[in-house]
Amino acid sequence: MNFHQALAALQSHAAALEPLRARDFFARDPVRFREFSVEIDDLLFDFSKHKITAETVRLLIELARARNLEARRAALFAGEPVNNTEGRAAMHMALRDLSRRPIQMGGVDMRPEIEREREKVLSFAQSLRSGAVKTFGGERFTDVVNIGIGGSDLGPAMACRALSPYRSEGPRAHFVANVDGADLADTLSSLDLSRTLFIVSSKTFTTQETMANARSARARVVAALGEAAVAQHFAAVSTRLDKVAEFGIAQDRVFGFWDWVGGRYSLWSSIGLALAISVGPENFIAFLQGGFDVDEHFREAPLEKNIPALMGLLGVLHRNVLGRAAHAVIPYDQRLARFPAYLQQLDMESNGKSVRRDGSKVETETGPVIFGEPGTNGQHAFFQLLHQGTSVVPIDFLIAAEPVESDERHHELLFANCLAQSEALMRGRTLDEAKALLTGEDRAPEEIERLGPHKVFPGDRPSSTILYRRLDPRTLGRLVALYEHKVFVQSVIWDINPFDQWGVELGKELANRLAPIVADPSRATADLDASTAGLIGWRRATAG
Ligand SMILES: O=P(O)(O)OC[C@H]1O[C@H](O)[C@H](O)[C@@H](O)[C@@H]1O
Repeated sequence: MNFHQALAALQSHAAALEPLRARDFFARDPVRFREFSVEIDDLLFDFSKHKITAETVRLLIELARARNLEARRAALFAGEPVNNTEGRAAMHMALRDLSRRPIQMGGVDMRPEIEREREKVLSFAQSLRSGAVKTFGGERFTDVVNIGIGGSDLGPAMACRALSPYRSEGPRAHFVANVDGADLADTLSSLDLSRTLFIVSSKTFTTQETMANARSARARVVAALGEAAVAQHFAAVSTRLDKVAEFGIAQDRVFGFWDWVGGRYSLWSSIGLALAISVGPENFIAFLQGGFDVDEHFREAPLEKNIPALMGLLGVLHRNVLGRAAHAVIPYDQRLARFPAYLQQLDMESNGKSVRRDGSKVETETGPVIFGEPGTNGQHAFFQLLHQGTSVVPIDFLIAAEPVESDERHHELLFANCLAQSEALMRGRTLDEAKALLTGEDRAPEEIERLGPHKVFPGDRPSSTILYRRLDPRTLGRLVALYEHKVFVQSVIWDINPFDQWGVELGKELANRLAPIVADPSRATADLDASTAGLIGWRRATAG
């Protein structure tokens, strides 16, 4: 069966399911939860609340086979140049491969080099935590500020927050990303520069925002502590060691990685330095272990029991068969507050594409809009649309079975809320049920008629639940890797390259062209379009 036949088969299958109600599937099938859930150790993926049958899963797997998912997965893990537009492998998995197997890339075993660099990161992190690495004034560092953006910010920022209870004696980690000077200013306002280490994180070491923030931070350190303090108060993470040297950061404070690690996949590399400093080497290794566990699962589990494959394929069902343009990720876990933002880059920068790997136009819709906020907060904000809006938004709910620290029973309320939402979305409420409810409240007949339609919930709103024992380092590693592979699976179905990001280039080019015009009021704007010229003109007339 080719791709189009497989897609057509899914379409007619979905049309046949259309009139049925998800709630009836549960009523009819007492083992539905068991049939549509998969575990990896103490992590469970429940996808029973999608309106699917065993036949849906079978057809989705046929679609995956029509795109050679298994062979493409093997090529990914074999270090082949799957990033075909840049001629590179995408081997972030090598960074968390804690086996003893050689890691072949272009005929070379990369394991020794990877382990050497990791050792360097972890030993620096440990020395900073223990106080062996000292400030210019000979004291302990109390704070680290990671200066980076995109993949050089979101991963460590998300992870440091997620694992904050594991920080113990480590310095506090802060993150500055935006070129808006307010970001650096607000972050530094509460810090003592004489006790602060800056980590300049940039794969390319050319990113405008990061370089501007790094220069400003350097100037502040020089003003406060003198030029001689720079060596002690700066470290860098990059693949471009030549450019780091130009910036003047001491060699033993520079941590490298490789061009086969994409920015949004780089948390496992030296880019994780702020995380390693924050939670310590042992927890950092546990985080890698979680990612490695998922790699083994993704490589070995049959597709119908393979969590990232199922996550990806369910997304394809919603996007390509049922026309759903958005996807929400709602962690009922406050410490995962930055996880949706992290996933926005991972998913939308990877799969927000319109051409296939060979440059021809895509045949189907590609990546959905990803958004999310922690529950329960979201319930009191945008969940109205999820329950009763005209667009159906598939959702991933994430929740721990137990809190990290004892919390006077808050977690039970949190858990109940999470399950209540997915149940309400799936079950819905019919007009008859709404009217019966109003009757039970002793409402007048005309009020029952008037309010009834407002209290109807269509139901059949699909969600998956990822339930894990607790948000520890290994679990965080598993969560990140699950989504990485989910994104990969979808890219295979859509036949796009998820490892490049040409779509961010044009804006960068234009910003570089506009910057001197913005900075110099005497520069002509006549060559610009009328809107851009008008906005610059208005600023020139208005700004002080
Ligand atoms: O790490 P850097 O080279 O500074 O790049 C930071 C970020 O900027 C780019 O524009 C890319 O879109 C991102 O994928 C990348 O993570």
